[in-house]
Amino acid sequence: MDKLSAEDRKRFLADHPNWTLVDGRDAMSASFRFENFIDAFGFMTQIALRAEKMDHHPEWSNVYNKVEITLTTHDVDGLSPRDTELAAFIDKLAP
Ligand SMILES: C[C@H](O)[C@H](O)[C@H]1CNC2=NC(N)=NC(=O)C2=N1
Repeated sequence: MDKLSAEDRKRFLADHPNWTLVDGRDAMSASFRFENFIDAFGFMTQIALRAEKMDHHPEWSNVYNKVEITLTTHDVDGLSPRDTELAAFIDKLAP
């Protein structure tokens, strides 16, 4: 697994405005807001199943209707193509 190339990360971020780079580490994060907790948790459940299949897991938190997600790849200590793959999947589920 390689780190994401400078070109690929630039393109991904331009095409996926939900995601922004995190200060101080090579990671990206996004915040999603739902009508209620059940919708937020359903979103998380779909992501959890996909993450487990990919063996690639998000850092995340949930407070009622809000879900905050940070993606990075521990194995490369930074962003990799797995992060953009999972982020693109997450965006398709997003409200
Ligand atoms: C042992 C296991 O395969 C690894 O720790 C996997 C699990 N999930 C992971 N998730 C993320 N985000 N990065 C990893 O490098 C990673 N590695």
